[in-house]
Amino acid sequence: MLDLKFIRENPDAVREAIRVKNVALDLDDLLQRDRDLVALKQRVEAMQTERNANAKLVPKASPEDRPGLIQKGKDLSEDLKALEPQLREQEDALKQLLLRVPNIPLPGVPVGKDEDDNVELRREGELPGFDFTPLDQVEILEKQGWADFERVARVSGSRSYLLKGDAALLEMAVLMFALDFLSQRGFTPLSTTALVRRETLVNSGHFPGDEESVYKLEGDELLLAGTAEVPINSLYAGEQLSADELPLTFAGFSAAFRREAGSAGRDVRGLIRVHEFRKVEQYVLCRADQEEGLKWFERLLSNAEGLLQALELPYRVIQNCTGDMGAGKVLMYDIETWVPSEQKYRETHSCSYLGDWQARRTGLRYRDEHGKLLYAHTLNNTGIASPRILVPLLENHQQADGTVRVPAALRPYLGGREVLGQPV
Ligand SMILES: Nc1ncnc2c1ncn2[C@@H]1O[C@H](COS(=O)(=O)NC(=O)[C@@H](N)CO)[C@@H](O)[C@H]1O
Repeated sequence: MLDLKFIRENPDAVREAIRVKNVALDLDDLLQRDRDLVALKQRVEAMQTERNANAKLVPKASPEDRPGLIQKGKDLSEDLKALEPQLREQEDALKQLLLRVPNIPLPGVPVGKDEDDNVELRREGELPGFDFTPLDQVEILEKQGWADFERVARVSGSRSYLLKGDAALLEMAVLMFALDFLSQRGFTPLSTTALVRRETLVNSGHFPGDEESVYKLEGDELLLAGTAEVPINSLYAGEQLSADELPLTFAGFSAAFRREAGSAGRDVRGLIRVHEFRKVEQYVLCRADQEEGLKWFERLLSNAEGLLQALELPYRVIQNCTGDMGAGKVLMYDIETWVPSEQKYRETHSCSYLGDWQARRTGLRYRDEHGKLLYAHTLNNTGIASPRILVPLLENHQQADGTVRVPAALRPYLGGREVLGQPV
């Protein structure tokens, strides 16, 4: 959400953001509703002033003037009361539109329509060469008896997964490693919810707009968040923090649920795109200072790169174009990790800087050193999302005998073992 004053004073910048982010929003309609609401508020204030001035005359009025003044006061109060529903309706309508106004991308963000217009920034890590025919993620899992897609589909439907034996331990190991890695870098580990109230999804910016991606629980006021970013972002909603409490940095573990409504036919096999998964999320709430925000953006990115390097996985960093960065971001990079069976890099991390756009809609404010109340800046990035990360992990580290080599960083989480599985 942008400051209404900013929108009024910079309509062209906002119109350009709407255009390059392909947001369905009529800014002229929003500005007209704003003007109408200002006029209505001025009318209400004038009537209140008149009613208050009139009320002051009553006690001093002569007996013959008093009834007329009292009646006038009653008429004014009734007229004011009659305007209240219209005032509320116009305020709500404008608020709903303001929630849809996109953030302004930073200068230099590539303008584009969708992910095809994203820009590769750099590649890290050598692609694996195999002196045997490598298996894909599902083949590896089934060969080792590490999954049971058929049975879990009977229990939980499509896009579900069940890991068995060492693969189950591998998922817990990689998530625990991520929590350790980030808490060693000063991020407070959290184990948090996925069950959230609707307003937390408005606060984070997922609503309005992403409704079809989110599971709603029939008859309950709760929904299932697709990322721990949602509950974490609302933990301090409405509070006034002090500057010396910032930055808040969290590494939040949670289950994550996504309907994947728009993904029909994509990644239907295996672990890449499932309805329920687990993620360790990086989240930062810092001062309203772009230099500091950009520093945190780099930190969140390098944390994720550090995790991938420790897992000995080749990856590339891409910059999202305006059409693929979502409404709230000013800057966004994805990290895509190499998947040998697809001979492609696949997205495993998404790093975003949102300025004060998310904090404004969440009511995240802090008092700066001069006592001024400011909306904070927020950022987030994936730490590790499983089971998707297991796809590159299993495929890149598979061995000719069907076993999987354990990267040194994970061995402490797997009883020191260097290899998982049995030669087959
Ligand atoms: N349906 C899914 N199945 C498995 N993993 C998923 C799914 N959707 C997203 N992920 C994983 O979660 C990561 C983050 O998802 S994201 O929507 O891109 N970004 C966020 O959720 C941000 N909060 C940063 O984590 C993705 O990069 C991917 O690794």
